[in-house]
Amino acid sequence: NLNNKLTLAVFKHNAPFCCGISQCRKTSAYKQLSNETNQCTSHITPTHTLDNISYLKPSWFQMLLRLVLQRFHVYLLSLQAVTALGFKEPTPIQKACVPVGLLGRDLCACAATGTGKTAAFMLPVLERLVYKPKTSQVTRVLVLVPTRELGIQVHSVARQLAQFTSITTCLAVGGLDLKSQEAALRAGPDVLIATPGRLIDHLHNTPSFELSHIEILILDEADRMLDEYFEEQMKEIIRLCSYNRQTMLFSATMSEEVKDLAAVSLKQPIRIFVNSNTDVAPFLRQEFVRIRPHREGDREAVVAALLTRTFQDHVMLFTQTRKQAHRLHILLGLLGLKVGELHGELSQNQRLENLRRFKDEQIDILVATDVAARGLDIDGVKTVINFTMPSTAKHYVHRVGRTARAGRSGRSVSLVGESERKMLKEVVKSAKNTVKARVLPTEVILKFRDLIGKLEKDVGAVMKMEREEREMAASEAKLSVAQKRLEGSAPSSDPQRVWFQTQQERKQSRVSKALQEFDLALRGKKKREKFLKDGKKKELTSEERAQFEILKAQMFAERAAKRERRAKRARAMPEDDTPLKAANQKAGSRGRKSVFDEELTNTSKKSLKQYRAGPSFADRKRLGLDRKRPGGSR
Ligand SMILES: Nc1ncnc2c1ncn2[C@@H]1O[C@H](COP(=O)(O)OP(=O)(O)OP(=O)(O)O)[C@@H](O)[C@H]1O
Repeated sequence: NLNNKLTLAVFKHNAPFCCGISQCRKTSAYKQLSNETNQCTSHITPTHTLDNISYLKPSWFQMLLRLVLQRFHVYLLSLQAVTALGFKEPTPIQKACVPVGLLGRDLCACAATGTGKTAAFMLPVLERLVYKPKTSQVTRVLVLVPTRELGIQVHSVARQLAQFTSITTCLAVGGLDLKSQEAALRAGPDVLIATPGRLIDHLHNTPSFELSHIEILILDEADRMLDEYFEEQMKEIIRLCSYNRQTMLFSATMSEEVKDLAAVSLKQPIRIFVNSNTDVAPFLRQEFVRIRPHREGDREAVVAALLTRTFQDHVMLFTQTRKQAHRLHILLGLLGLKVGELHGELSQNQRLENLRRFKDEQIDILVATDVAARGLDIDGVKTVINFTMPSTAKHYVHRVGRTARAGRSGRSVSLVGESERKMLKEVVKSAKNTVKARVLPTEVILKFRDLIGKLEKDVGAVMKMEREEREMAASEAKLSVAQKRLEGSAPSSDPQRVWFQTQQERKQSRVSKALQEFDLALRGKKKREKFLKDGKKKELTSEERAQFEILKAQMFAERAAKRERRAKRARAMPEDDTPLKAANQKAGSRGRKSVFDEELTNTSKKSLKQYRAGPSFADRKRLGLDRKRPGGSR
């Protein structure tokens, strides 16, 4: 009963064998299909996309359809879900990744923000699970994500895509109830979506839960998952995963760590780079507002002006620190705007509630730290504002990627001071469209500066009230525990949870990282003393607050740069450039390779001759030696 459009979609999303249809020269697609081998594993490359299917003659089409329905009827389940989600055409990353994922190949994929990477890994995963039902109650797919909110979102997408199948999913992220997660994990869900910390907690504390049956491991936001923040935890997780797994890495930005991992631990991975590392979403309009020297204190006024006059709803405002996010939340609220906040200082319930209110359009502005910068797919975000430039170009790409998603347009406005011009230059350099400057009239900024000055007292009062409330809640909690103990109704104390590092090691690694960061950013004793003194001051000026934001970003950037400079690990195989890049490389640019690389990797006849025993032809000529080898026949 399928109409033509629908059947076409079956192939577009699901046919793993289409790679052989028009481009495979070794065996014709007809042979493959009639032999029912139907998977052209030896020829699949990123360029064999599902586009080919559009050019099929009707007879081919009919035959393929029959085969799909006979042997791959399960595909219809995904198709139903995809149709229910309103996806008409697969996005380029989905076209490229679905067939490769279906074949069980390792994958390293990079595509701009908001281009549908979640479905690109979920669709093949679900298909494979349905096609090969499990024999025992074990978890077979693990998706790792860096933030709790992203975990919840990926889990929801997975559930939607699996809605017509019997595949079970489970979410194990921090901040949510441990006990119910333990119960769900014991049931052996097919797909587990987790954040690293909570996953390790379960691995060590939930009896009978293990990763030895994991068939597919997916790292969403792979570069973040493999950066130093998660380094130890990822090592532990990968150690506990089954060796014979398929691994897929996805992100809008890739890093050396990802490339290292791809080179060393993936098995013949296919690299699919739909976009380059620093590409922003295609329909994003990028703007910046210049903050003049010694005018850093105007940032709040500029933001207030932008939000009250120009960008009034569906706005995400990013700050570097939780403190600044919270302050702006209070300030903008006092200015009469409908605003919410999202950062690590809040409880998980508060985080989720604020996110829900923003999604449901109950609030117009969400002030957030980088915890909301990656992966979050919030429908209809029109504008992203950066209070200060983020620490690295990658952070910028992810932050501005919260708008202009799924083919829609959007705008980003970044406030750029003197010390952030370098970052702006980087953004301009990699931008495909012009980055525009936005100018605000001075009188408007002055007006808002005055207004904020007048509100300063109220901001202080709100903060004081919050502090008191927190203290009261904490003492009430203590009191109630003590009371329960006295009555004998309180549980004696929860059994100690085990972690793969001791408490001491964990604390030490955190402290040493923080100190290193601090040292890097504050070279020089004087600067350090001033910083410490300022930090202790309760009342900072707006200028000092802005400087602190920038300093925080610089601390991170310097640390990232230091890591980049660190000697790289030996790789299992030389890392090629992407095929396209390699093909485009001009002969001249090869000269940039070090002599060492050149000698080791050049396998041309000429270069091999050079290393044969005896002097080269050129040397022989120079030394006036006979061309014939001694003992050679005349
Ligand atoms: N084939 C499709 N057709 C239409 N919309 C799609 C399609 N695939 C995904 N989408 C929609 O595009 C949006 C972005 O998808 P998704 O969150 O997977 O992007 P992403 O590439 O993972 O982004 P990020 O890099 O920010 O994590 C979602 O709202 C999703 O529903």
